[in-house]
Amino acid sequence: MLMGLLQLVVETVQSHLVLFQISIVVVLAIYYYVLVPFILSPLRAIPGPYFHRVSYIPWLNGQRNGTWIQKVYDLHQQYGNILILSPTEISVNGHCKFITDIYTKNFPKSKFYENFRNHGFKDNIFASLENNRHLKYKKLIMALYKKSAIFSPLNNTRSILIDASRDLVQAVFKGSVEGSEPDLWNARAELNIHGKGKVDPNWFNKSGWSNNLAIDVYTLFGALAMDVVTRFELGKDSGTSLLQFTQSRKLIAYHCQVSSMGFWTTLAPKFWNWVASKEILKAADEILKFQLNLYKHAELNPDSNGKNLTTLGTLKQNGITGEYAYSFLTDNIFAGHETTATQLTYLFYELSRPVNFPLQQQLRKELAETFGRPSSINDVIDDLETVDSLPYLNAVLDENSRVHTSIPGAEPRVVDRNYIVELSTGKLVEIPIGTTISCLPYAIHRQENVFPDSNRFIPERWLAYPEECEKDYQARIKLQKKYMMPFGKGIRMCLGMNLALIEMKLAIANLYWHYSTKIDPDWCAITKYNTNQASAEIKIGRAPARGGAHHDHHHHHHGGNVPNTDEDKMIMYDAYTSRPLYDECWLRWYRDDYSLT
Ligand code: HEM
Repeated sequence: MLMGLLQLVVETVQSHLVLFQISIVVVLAIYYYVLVPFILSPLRAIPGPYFHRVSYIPWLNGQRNGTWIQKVYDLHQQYGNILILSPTEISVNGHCKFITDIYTKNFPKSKFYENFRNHGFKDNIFASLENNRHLKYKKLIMALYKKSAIFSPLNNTRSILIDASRDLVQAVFKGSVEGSEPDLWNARAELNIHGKGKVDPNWFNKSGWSNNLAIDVYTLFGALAMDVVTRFELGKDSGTSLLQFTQSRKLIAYHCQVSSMGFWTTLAPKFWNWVASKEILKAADEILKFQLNLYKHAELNPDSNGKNLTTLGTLKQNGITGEYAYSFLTDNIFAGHETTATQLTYLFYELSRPVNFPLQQQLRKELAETFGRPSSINDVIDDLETVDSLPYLNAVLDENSRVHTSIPGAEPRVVDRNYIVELSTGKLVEIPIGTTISCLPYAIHRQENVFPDSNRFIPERWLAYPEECEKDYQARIKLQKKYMMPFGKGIRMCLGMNLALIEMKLAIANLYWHYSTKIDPDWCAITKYNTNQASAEIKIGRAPARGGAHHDHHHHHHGGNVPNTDEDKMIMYDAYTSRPLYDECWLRWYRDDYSLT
């Protein structure tokens, strides 16, 4: 009987094979494209576009082509605080309680971070996913990065920072003010496929100046950050001296090349080697050689950081040695130099825009009033405590980290406990364990009811308004800080924050104490505004399409339609870690204020 039935089924299927196959496809299609998204998925009530529910393609593609942050930001405006990104991922923004829930209460990191492992996929503090493993790592090294340790007169970090500031002032003097060592190598853009030198090899100093030449500050600040972080991690004499030896800044250009692979590194590592160009493979190889040389030198010349050990010393003392230690160091070098360079580049760029000259003057005034005038080019500001607490400098820094945050992209975590969100309709939805969830710093920093005119660079929003009483001011700042996550939030927040902050403040203080800055008119057309400052915002994304030119970030060719204003050039690249879209920013430096008129 049963056999008979089975036989009947087999015969029927055989005689209607095509029909049968079609039915299977239709049933599966109905299941995946109708039943799951509308009835079965626990995320079915989360607002968002249909395709996000049924496919990972919009999510992957948006990140690959550098449009995802803007897209997610726009979709939040349309759909509200809670948004579906992919069949297993949601994005939450619009209220600071999400930062508390996800980051302060420590949902574990998603697999995205696993690919930040180094040296044969060895784990490190940034890449570790599980909370308990991470905590173990953090306990080993966190004391080295505390503000009290960074500022301690018993450690070498102070002198590392002051030496680097001196080198920075000198590098600008020689490269720009005096013009004795022009930044020709960067001008040729040998290693920067997006650089102006690629299309126009003779662009540099077309106006024929002999002083106040342009310098690519993105590389300059990359060099500063590399010198500081390597000396901090390995010991004073085992770090780099890129600021002193301009030709060695090639290393920064190699890092930029590899950075352009961010999408493949984090989301599609299996394809990395296949996608990477010959140049990028060479860059990765050069970086690895550089790192191993650096670590070898440090191993042969063990050093302390004064009262504390170095990071390398501390790791070794705790049994994390060889490649296991190098994975931590490489991660910190990576985490610490590009982010810092991006912050400083945008800060100096913003203050160099004609529309912001008054802000630059205000900052220079604060510095002159606090420290007097430099007696010579060798004079440096070395009072860390005073620099740390300058009100206007801090306002500029905070505003820059809000608008031009180095990590504007989602910081994905995984729901590991009962978590309920409330939609704008009032409906409560339980998010299943295992769902990926994140805030988008780019959006949090643009919360319009907390930061009015949120796209604009307005340092004054961090100071008391003329009519504002102290109590209102304090309350407002407290709220604004709740909506800031330039260094992340919670226990996975940036380990190097205190180092990065004082390093940036010293660089800003010393440079604007000595110099004023302007955008180089040979590099781009400089946008000027009269009264309509509202249009002075810098976008995130890809280069604006001009006349049908092809502008995929990774492959675009600079044809006749090259974007040419400073605002085009300084678009923030839309990715987890941002940077200037063309990997360069050319500023001219002056020892007086006359340029700012
Ligand atoms: C302006 C400079 C910097 C910015 C804006 C920055 C930003 C960040 C952010 C946003 C995170 C959290 C990322 C996430 O959760 O997805 C982070 C984590 C981290 N950063 Fe930074 N960073 C900077 C400089 C540095 C420096 C100088 C170092 C090292 C010396 C460093 C080391 C780390 C490490 C180790 C983590 C992971 C911490 C953990 O998982 O416990 N960063 N940083």
